[in-house]
Amino acid sequence: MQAKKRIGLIAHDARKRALREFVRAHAGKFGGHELFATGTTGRMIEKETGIPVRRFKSGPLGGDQQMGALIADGGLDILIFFTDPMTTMPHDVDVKALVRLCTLYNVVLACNQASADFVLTSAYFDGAYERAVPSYEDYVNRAIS
Ligand SMILES: O=C(CO)COP(=O)(O)O
Repeated sequence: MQAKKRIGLIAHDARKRALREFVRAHAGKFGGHELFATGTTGRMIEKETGIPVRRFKSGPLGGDQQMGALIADGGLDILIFFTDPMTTMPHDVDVKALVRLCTLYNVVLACNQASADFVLTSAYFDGAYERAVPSYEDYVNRAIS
């Protein structure tokens, strides 16, 4: 049985069309899960799928940090973040911080379409595999052992 997942969706402007097409192609798979997104991306996803999305502020206005706070609180399982590798962002530090928190909390992170395809067709997405969530002590103990 498929467990309900908490999924974050974000795309930089140059990658929004790619995310919209990805979500359109997999709309059936997102239903029944809990969706979170930064402001502009969230509006686009809701319009595309009709699935309700919990929307944070727009990325450059703090939305990436709000998504990061959700991760730090243990509230996200998967982040699909179509990043733009060709443009300098005013909120680059926020983007980096968000990716860092995904790494730290072992959140499944897909930054492009191929990875996102893998995630949606994975045993994890289907509920047959559980993601380990490391604690701070895990990192501290690893550092000193
Ligand atoms: O800038 C973003 C992520 O870094 C995305 O923000 P929007 O979804 O508001 O466009």
